[in-house]
Amino acid sequence: MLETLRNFIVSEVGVGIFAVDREYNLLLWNRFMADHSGISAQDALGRNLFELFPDLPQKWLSKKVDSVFMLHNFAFTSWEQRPWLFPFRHNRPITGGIDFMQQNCTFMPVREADGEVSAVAVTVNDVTDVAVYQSMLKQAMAKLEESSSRDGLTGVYNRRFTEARLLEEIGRVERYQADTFSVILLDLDHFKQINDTHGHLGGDEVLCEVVARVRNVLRDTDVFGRYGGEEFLLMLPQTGREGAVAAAERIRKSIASSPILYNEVPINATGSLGVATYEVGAPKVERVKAQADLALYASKRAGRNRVTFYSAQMVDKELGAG
Ligand SMILES: Nc1nc2c(ncn2[C@@H]2O[C@H](COP(=O)(O)OP(=O)(O)OP(=O)(O)O)[C@@H](O)[C@H]2O)c(=O)[nH]1
Repeated sequence: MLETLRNFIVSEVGVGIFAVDREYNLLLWNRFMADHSGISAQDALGRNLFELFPDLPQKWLSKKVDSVFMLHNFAFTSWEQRPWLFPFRHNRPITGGIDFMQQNCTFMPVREADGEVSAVAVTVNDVTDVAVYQSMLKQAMAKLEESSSRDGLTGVYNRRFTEARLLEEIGRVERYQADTFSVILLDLDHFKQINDTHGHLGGDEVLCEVVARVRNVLRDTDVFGRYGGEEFLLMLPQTGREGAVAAAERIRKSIASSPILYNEVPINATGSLGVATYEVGAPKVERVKAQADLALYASKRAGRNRVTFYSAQMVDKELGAG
């Protein structure tokens, strides 16, 4: 009765179970293993495991099994270290790129009455669901992280992320004492008037279209963030004065190039820009942003829709005027 019960459990349990002797000849091969491998117990028993499955990772597997024979201890393997031992197909419809059944394995010493280990029994647990959920969770976390660094309306980076990138770049330049970078501040002109004339939704449409146009003229490595309502900050790595002014001119022109249509009504938008280049060893980290701010202010005062590069004289002039 006990023997029947034992055979029944080994056969019906939803887990793979097999056992090998010291020569890796199969002593046990349950129905789960037969169903998933396509090799019946009749064909498997007595055969050498590595001859039957030449693709098994022999070196790795024999190290595990040998240690169980030698130390009389249990051993475990997790799908996170090695996704599977046997390349069994699984039957889940959605797995996000997981092709084979993910497996956790337990290696158990089979002891004789005299305490000697005569065989090693291995269970193969299907943990594909766990692996699928974990991969879905990872993807969701990555998305969440990405969205928390983006501005909801325009999709460019938000202020927090832009500032963090700015500090990171300052750290990089200071560490290597090498190349520099530039900052462009862009502020749309008379935006209040655009809102007043075309409504808040019209203003939003202008912001989104401006972002699309600016994106078109940027390099992939440039960081583009929304700094405030209608103010944007661009950080251009490895770019000195000349390159940054040229980029700012391209941005200015792309905004003013043609009216933006909102409900088929043309809206003329322009932007003022201030540019500053970071100097290695600048006493204060926020200085480059403050310099770009002064240059932007100069652009506004000079009539808007223009680009100004920071100069030291501005400190007295613009602050005095403000
Ligand atoms: N539609 C829209 N308007 C916004 C948003 N954020 C800020 N604003 C508006 O932008 C306007 C900015 O106005 P001001 O700071 O006076 O500047 P301005 O009218 O652009 O004038 P200048 O900068 O001097 O050319 C305000 O009316 C804000 O309400 C937004 O997300 N959507």
